[in-house]
Amino acid sequence: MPETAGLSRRGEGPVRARSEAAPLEHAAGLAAHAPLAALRRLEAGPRGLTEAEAADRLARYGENSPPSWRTPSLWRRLCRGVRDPFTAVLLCLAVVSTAVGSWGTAGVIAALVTVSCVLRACGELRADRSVAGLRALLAGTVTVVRRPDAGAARPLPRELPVGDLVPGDVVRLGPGDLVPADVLLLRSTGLVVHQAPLTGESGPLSKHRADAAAVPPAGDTELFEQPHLCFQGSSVVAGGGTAVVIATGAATRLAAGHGHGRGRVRAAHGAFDRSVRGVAWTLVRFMLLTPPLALAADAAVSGHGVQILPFAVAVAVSLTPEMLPVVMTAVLARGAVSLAREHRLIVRRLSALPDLGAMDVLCLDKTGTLTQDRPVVDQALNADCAPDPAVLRWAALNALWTVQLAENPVPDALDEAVLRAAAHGVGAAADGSDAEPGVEAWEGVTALPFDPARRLSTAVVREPGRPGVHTLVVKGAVDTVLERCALPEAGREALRAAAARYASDGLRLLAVATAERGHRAGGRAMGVADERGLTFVGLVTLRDSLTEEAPEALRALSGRGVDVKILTGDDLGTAVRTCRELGLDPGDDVLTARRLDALGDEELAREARRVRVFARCTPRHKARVVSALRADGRTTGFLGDGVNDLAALRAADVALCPRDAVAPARESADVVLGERPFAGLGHALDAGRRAGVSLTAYLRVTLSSQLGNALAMLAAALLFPFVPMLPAQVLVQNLFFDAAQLAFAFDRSGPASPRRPAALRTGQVLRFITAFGVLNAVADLATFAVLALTVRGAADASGQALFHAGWFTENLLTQAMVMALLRSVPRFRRPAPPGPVGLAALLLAATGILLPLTTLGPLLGMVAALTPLSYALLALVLLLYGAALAAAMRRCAREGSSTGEAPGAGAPRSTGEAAGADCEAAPPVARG
Ligand SMILES: Nc1ncnc2c1ncn2[C@@H]1O[C@H](COP(=O)(O)OP(=O)(O)OP(=O)(O)O)[C@@H](O)[C@H]1O
Repeated sequence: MPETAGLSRRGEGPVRARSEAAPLEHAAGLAAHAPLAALRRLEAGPRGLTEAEAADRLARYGENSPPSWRTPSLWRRLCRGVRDPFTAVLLCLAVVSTAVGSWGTAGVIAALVTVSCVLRACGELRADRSVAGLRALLAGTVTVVRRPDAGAARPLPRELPVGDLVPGDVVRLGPGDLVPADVLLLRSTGLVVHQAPLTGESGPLSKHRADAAAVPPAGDTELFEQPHLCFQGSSVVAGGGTAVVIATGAATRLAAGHGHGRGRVRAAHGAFDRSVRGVAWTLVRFMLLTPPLALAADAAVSGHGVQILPFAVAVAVSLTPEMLPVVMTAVLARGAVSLAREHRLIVRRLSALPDLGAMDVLCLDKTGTLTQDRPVVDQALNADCAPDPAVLRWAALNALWTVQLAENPVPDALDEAVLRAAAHGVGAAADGSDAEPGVEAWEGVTALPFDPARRLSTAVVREPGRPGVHTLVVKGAVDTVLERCALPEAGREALRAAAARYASDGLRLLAVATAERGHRAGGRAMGVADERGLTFVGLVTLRDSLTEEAPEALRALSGRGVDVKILTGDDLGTAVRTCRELGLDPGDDVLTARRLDALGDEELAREARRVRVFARCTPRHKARVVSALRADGRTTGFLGDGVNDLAALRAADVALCPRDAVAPARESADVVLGERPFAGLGHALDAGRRAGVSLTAYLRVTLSSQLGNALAMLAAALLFPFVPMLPAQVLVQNLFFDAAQLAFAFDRSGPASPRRPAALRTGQVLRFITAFGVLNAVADLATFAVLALTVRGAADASGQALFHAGWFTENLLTQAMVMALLRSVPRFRRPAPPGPVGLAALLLAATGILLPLTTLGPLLGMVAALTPLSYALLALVLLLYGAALAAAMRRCAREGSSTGEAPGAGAPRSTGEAAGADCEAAPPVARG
């Protein structure tokens, strides 16, 4: 295990952590300390470590790699496989078999479990390896303050790979940063963080330094609530801070297993995972009930006694889709590997692929996703809408000081555009970090940095020669700024209307307002409460071009059954205009934050179905819309790149972001698209749909066939004076069927990418497998009838051996037929090429016919000496079953095409919404 870096006990300096749990005590201990005391205990200082000290600590404590970068060992993966519900049930059945002395059954079960766990772990390992190379592209950096040597007077802030951080390092945090380690704040300005990956809570939290010793926290919850501590995995939503690192690598709270957020919860509960689990648990219940029910029914009807138990256990085992995790992992890993190799896309959660395939609505944020986020100032207009350079100067004054007073001074795109325009004239494109000289002469006092939840930023400045007067310069979204201005209602309305006109031209808007305040008694800093009674100064309008590929890509998405919605913090008019420029109909209604707030969850779900554009959204509103769509039964994706998208990314079924998104967005995403996100999106959608259809086909084939067999065997056990198959025969034929199922994992011929979303829904799958399972059971019972005629009810050993051989053959033949036919349901009118599944079905059929004829037959208690008439009758049963199967599938395909659903795949979940996997016949998706 790598050494872990934790905090020292009192006066000892940093020490090696002895275990992963130890750092908790240390971090918790430090929570009680004010910054200086904490720095002393860390043998660090506010000016940072020297490079030599840092190198020494890196050697002692190891790399600060976040847990999401570490790949679990093969051993850990194997153990994880055992936690699968089917594996657990199999192990229970192995225990029962051992208890009744059925060693063969127990041995076969143990072999099945081992093979399944090993194959699954290998599949995961393969997918991880292919993504590992790309992970370096996502590796973030952090701003660290270090000194070249102890004598250096000035510390040098510099960018460092996150992995090189050590305890005692002083780091600077700014908006859009991922907190790189567990840190204690030394200073902060308007710092707001998102701790969802640790606590699961989606609300932002305000953090600031502790001025005095804090109360020691009693437990984890209190630790996370400490205002002066930030934890690895959290993200900075607004403001900034300077902090000292108190724990790195495996010593952080995240690594210690306290992440309850998205990574874990979503990994287990993606839409596809949920459906598979739903099916799995229904089967598990059925399997667990099989042995006791068989015993009870047998006692009531036939009276075989306890010797029926090994048979019942074998039937329960045969019901288990042991290879489900293996096939799932292999299919998903193959999709992820090809996306990584061919398109350099990173699938961070494997089961997100079928979720992507099922996605029927994609929400996108506007800025940076649909537009380039390279705004250029168009005009600066005063309250009379006349051009006025003074407006731009005030805006630049705000931008300059909110950036300069930030702990990590990085301007956002709008601030950059304003500063550039002020320095070089409106609309100029040259690099202009220097604002106009008049602006520079003002002195910054304090600043409230931009916060997407408040949608404004404030700088408090002092004019040269007026030391007693503080001027608040507020800049932000038009409605938010106007609400804070002292204006008659009519004046406010007139300004809103003027702003709406500019916005409807597709311009982005910043409103600017000011207020003069006297010097505060006691030096109390100005805050949010002072942003009232402002004087409106004017508007700055900006242009931002569309991303080149966006219109074409969105058209393609619509054509492929994905409804597109735009969720933006920007103004209503700007959003509608952008929507039109993208070639999408914005509809006749736009929901704004104000209207969203007035709607209850159910009303919002209804409105979200109808409306395409959602404007003036804060991060919370975006997340609410995504949740409402999900609650309405839609499989919802969200593509966003900024800190204002984090909550929505977490709320979505599938979270997508471009590679240049802020680090927390990349950390929250299930799929990280390439530099050209829209090109990547098409490929990811293809891969997702293919994976969804392959897995649905696999489930259909396996489960219906196994259920049918189990029902028939149980019925026959009750009807006949002898068991229809010996336990060993049941297990051997199950082994062959499982081996044949593995072909689905290698089925590269796979389906062509369906033209409609392909969702898997528990109810649909269960109905499908029940219907086809019963059909299969009827065919099996017909086989029994033929075989009973053949042996003429002879219950002697030779008659039974004949019966067993006949049924063994027939059973594998019907299973092979199911494999070949049911696999191609989605492309029913265009039969799929045979591929590995067709080949496996052929081999299975050949095994069924030949095995009883070989020496293995008698060894397993079978004698293949059926009369030609019996063979002819069995062939007839088989033919009739094939015809019935084909007719049932034809009917399914017809129903699928009339409802837009593929057999066994998802039904549309809301009126007019198609969500089927049938690529031929689904109707178009209703547009909002
Ligand atoms: N640095 C800033 N200072 C002041 N106001 C800003 C700043 N950045 C954005 N705004 C204002 O706040 C509004 C909301 O910004 P936010 O960043 O939440 O969304 P957005 O970038 O406009 O759109 P999207 O949600 O599509 O990314 C903007 O339309 C703008 O008016």
